[in-house]
Amino acid sequence: MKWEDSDMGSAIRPLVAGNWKMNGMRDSLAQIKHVSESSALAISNAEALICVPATLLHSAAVMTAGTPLRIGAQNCHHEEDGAYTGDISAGMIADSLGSHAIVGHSERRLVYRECDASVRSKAAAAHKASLTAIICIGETEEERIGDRTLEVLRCQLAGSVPDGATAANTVIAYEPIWAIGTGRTPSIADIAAAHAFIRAELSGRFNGEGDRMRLLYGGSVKPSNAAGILEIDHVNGALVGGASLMAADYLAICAAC
Ligand SMILES: O=C[C@H](O)COP(=O)(O)O
Repeated sequence: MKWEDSDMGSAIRPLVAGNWKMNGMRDSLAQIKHVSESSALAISNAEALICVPATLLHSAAVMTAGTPLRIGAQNCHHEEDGAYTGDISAGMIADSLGSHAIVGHSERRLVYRECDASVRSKAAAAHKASLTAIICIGETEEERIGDRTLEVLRCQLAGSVPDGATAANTVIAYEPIWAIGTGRTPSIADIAAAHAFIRAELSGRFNGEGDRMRLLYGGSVKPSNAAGILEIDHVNGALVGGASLMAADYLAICAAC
């Protein structure tokens, strides 16, 4: 089955979102071009997205216009404009032809002390600018060991997802923090339990929209484990860090959908 972009139907079209983090110079645009023109992408059932550094956003979006690859940003400010040195607004991302903005990534939560309220206002700003917000949640290793994973996820969902969230404008990415960049992943059963819990929370709050919201798994996804993760119930794609930096690996993960 091949999905059209607009087809959310009964099945949820998977999304493979690459997050380049603070990696990529102008010469990396050649890699974006290669991915966007790949026949592997053309026949994949996944919607493909790469969230590049802000410096590459417009060039990458122009270069990939009309291809199956979408280009997104990794953060946005909650205000539309103002005296916020170094920040970019959701409107600026849309103006640069970006389609998505990641908000609340654990690196922003931990390094820049972003709280749920801040993430929620960033997601609302993304929605206002007609972007899709990819809202990240996930527990630390300490919280997991303390059997607090579901409690943490419940709090982050309640605090970070704005009331205007719909299946079209919001994606939730579950990323256990201890699995990011470590090569370690939760068991299939643990991913399944977390995603089933997230789905139930979203369905309880947003009804049908929550039933259809995409839930991505993130944390050490690579070609060798992608197929097993992507077939878990309520896993509707992946948020991929390190492996998205290599075109062949990213395309292999898309092909696993
Ligand atoms: O945004 C992506 C995640 O932080 C996962 O990164 P990773 O695939 O390098 O573990």
